[in-house]
Amino acid sequence: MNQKGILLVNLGSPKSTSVEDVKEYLDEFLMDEKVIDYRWIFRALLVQGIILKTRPKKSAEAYKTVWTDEGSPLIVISKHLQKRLQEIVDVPVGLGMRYAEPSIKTGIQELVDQGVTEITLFPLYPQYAMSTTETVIDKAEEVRLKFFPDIKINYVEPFYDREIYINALAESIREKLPADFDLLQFSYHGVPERHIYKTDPTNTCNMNTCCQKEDNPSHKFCYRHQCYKVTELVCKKLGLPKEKVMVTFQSRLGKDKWMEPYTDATLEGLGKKGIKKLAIVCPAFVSDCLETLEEISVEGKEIFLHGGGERFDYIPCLNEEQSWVNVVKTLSEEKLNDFYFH
Ligand SMILES: C=CC1=C(C)c2cc3[nH]c(cc4nc(cc5[nH]c(cc1n2)c(C)c5CCC(=O)O)C(CCC(=O)O)=C4C)c(C)c3C=C
Ligand SMILES: [Fe+2]
Ligand SMILES: [Fe+2]
Repeated sequence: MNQKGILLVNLGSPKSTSVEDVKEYLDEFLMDEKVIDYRWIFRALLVQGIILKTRPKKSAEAYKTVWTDEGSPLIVISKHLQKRLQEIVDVPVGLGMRYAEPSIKTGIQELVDQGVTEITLFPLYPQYAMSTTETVIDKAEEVRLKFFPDIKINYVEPFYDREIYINALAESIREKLPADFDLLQFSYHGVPERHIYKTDPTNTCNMNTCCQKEDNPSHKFCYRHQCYKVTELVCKKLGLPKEKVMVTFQSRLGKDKWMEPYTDATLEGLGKKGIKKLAIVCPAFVSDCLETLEEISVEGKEIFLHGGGERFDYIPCLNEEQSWVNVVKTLSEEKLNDFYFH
């Protein structure tokens, strides 16, 4: 008899806020060929020769400002989600991170130790990206082949346009959105434009209005489209007019051209354009983390207020809200049932 299980997978955080641990984490993360997609030698020159010389110290300082007694917010929240899901499903639920610990191997082992032979792996990213969804699947397949050749894994697909997810996100925003806001900014994690072209099997996305068009064959692999789609569906649900909404992209790294408009540059200029009361939400992340708690809630707020803004409301990620736990349950169970049809 096959025993099923669910493995939640998130990005991962350093073990601690020490510069050495942050360096080890950034090394694993940025040496991933689906994150910095240069030939090995150029990637190593850039990451190990340049980025790792200075960034670990700066990032360690940033991590210190968000770290909790229980550890990194991203890991703590993911563990809470695992626990909340375990309370409402009747198969074992494990947790793994793409980088650092608990690793995907640790997560699979945790399930195998409970007798699991068929795993539904849930990448905790609403939108598809080479640097997130794809690298999680690659890693899980590598680990499976090497250490667990007898188990089966299937994958929950990106869920950016699923009604249950949109409902949960829209409801969560509705509850926290102040009545008198001037603008609701949707800030998504950016990626280099090159990644979008590279993962478009149809070669039809030109990074212009095509991403916002209703139909384009590239949409299934277009991270940019999927970000705009989430925004469009949430705004429709909330009845928000276009003039009160804006999409931007945050957290860029290096000298490549990343998707625009940039969150920081936009925040700088909003005050002068008459936006005094800003609400901001980050739907590329399902768990609050360094990029939302520090880059947006602290740095982003400072930039906005310095540019003439007056009130800044950060709307938290779905984290461990019950509606979100229910979404994870529903999407996981669809895939668990899929095993019957193979
Ligand atoms: C939500 C989706 C994410 C995409 C897409 C993504 C792409 C991407 N990220 C980097 C570089 C860094 N990201 C860092 C942190 C970070 N990134 C995501 C998510 C996505 N990244 C999360 C959830 C986090 C937070 C992790 C945490 O511990 O809280 C960092 C590390 C922090 C820092 O030094 O700023 C880097 C570096 C690239 C290059 C990239 C696409 C190519
Ligand atoms: Fe596109
Ligand atoms: Fe990132």
